[in-house]
Amino acid sequence: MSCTKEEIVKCCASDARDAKYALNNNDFAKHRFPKKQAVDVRFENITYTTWSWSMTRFQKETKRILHGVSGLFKAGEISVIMGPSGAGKTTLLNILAGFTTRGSAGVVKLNDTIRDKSPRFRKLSAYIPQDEELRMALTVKEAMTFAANLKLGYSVSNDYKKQQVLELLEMLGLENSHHTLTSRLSGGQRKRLAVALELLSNPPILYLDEPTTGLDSSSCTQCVSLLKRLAQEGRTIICTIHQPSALLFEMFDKLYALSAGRCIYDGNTKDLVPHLSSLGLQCPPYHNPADFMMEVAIGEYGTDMNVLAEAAKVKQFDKIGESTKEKESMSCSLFDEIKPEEKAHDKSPLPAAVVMQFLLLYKRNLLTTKRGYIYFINRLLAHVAIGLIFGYLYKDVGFGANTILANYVYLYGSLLLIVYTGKMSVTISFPLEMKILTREHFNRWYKLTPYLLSVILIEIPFQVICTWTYIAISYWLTAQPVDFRLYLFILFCTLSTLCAQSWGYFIGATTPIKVAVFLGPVIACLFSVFGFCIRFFDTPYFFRWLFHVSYYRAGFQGIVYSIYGLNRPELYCPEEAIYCHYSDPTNFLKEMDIVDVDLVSNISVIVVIWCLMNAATYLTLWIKLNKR
Ligand SMILES: Nc1ncnc2c1ncn2[C@@H]1O[C@H](COP(=O)(O)OP(=O)(O)OP(=O)(O)O)[C@@H](O)[C@H]1O
Repeated sequence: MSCTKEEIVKCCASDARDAKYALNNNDFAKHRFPKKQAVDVRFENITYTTWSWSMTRFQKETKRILHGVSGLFKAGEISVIMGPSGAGKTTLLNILAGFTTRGSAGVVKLNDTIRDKSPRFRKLSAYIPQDEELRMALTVKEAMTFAANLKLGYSVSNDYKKQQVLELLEMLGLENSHHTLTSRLSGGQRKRLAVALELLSNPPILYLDEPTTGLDSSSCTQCVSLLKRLAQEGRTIICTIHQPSALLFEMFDKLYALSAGRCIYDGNTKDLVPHLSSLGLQCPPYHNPADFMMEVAIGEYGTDMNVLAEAAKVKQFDKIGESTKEKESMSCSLFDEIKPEEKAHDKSPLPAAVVMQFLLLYKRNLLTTKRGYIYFINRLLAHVAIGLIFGYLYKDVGFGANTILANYVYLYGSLLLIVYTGKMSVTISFPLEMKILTREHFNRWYKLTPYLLSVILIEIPFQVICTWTYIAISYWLTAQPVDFRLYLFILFCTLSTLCAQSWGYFIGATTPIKVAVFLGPVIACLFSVFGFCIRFFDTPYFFRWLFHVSYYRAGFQGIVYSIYGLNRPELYCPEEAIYCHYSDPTNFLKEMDIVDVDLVSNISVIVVIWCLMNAATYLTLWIKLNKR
């Protein structure tokens, strides 16, 4: 389905300014996506119920949000879901998009094929949430290029992808913003970029939640003009809008109005006023029909919503006859009977392979980290500063028998520091990323495994550099032995900080940000107690299991044993000291109950916990992304 430039301008530009925009933006007419099948979205008897636990009544309470709504959104049209705040617009859109599944019932059909959870249906649509989050540290062109490589993969040439990116940016009026950071784009430009990113895979259906919210009237008109043009190419565009201006309202083909979870109008926008008039609701002259509908929906005219809902049902019922006739002549069902000529055109590019997804995501993270290098420098400087402070506080305590307790505290403090920094530097990364991850994953940019690997692996070198910098400064200042013990010290510190990182990811993935930032330190503190100045047999029975699962204990005992065990020769006892009880460091290790430490099993404990925590993080994210 295509239209001439004049038709587009006539359809889209309702005032001179938009006509100019549309005319100037003649690249739209130039740009042609590979033809995709037209997909109608039909939904029947959709309900949505939420439940919560009432603490006062001490029972489960359910709340019905959508009361069995039905309708049809056709390909080639731009349809809008409207209604007062809380009417259920976003809920309905989310259910249609497949974004919400839990709590909903009813049937959604795409060209009469019942949609299930199969990925083949996900390919057919893209969902753009209201507060679409973008990667702020990337420029517009970088964001588009990464998305193109992820979504179009390597089954198409780089030239084709480059051309798609350039043409889309031109089409969406972002041709002058190629090198602008996303964080510096205006609200309208961000919305257009969000649409451009999803258009790369050329989905036949676009769901947009309040695409005009937060935009000025000019940007609103541009945004809806764009959507209208996309619809005219044969796509199904479904969006929710709060309260459009009369100008904007005219641009929509179809209105689906909701009030308190029930449909009160389903039809062409131009038929709204006559329909309401037939029910005795006269829209005042020069009044915006959209405003009038909203006033009716919130009960300003005292109308019984049951009457409106019944009238809407009758209207829908009348249309069933028409649509049945249409259905008979309709092109085909979704997957089985695609016309051969459409099939020939429908060479949908395959997304990047999992390994390529990982490499692309890693590269993207690297670029983002490079742009935020100040954060890394601060982190490094903090380790340098604390290394110097600890180093001077515990200067030269490493080789004396009379300073062994001070050194013990230095070793404890050092491990605590790198466990904290390892954990806290990543604890909030998932809470901050969750919205963007959800959108990109839902729109099939990539799989969870390459994403998680790219996040974990990007952080490891940074934390390792910080840890080693701290060790280089403080180990030298505190005069620890410089032999194989140094390597063991580095090994245990590095493994412990990475294990703490995996805990940080897990806490961030499972708990809200406010909880995560205090739970992280609390858990680190709790585990650090086991093994430090407390012996296993002095611990109450019911806490003893914590000794076994504490990676901190495994790391700390590993460090202390590496420094003072493994046949360390007698420690230096200064002349002024009358007696040095710990000249033989084994005495100290016995008192601390750090004897017969099996370093390999300690390393194994840390590595196993690292693996388990990363697996738990994966599982948590998987549940969050797939069980909505
Ligand atoms: N998971 C949930 N738990 C409890 N209530 C919910 C849940 N999801 C939605 N609701 C409730 O359902 C109603 C409809 O929400 P929805 O977000 O769909 O409204 P809306 O029409 O999009 O409103 P707005 O225009 O203000 O965004 C609201 O009262 C909301 O509080």
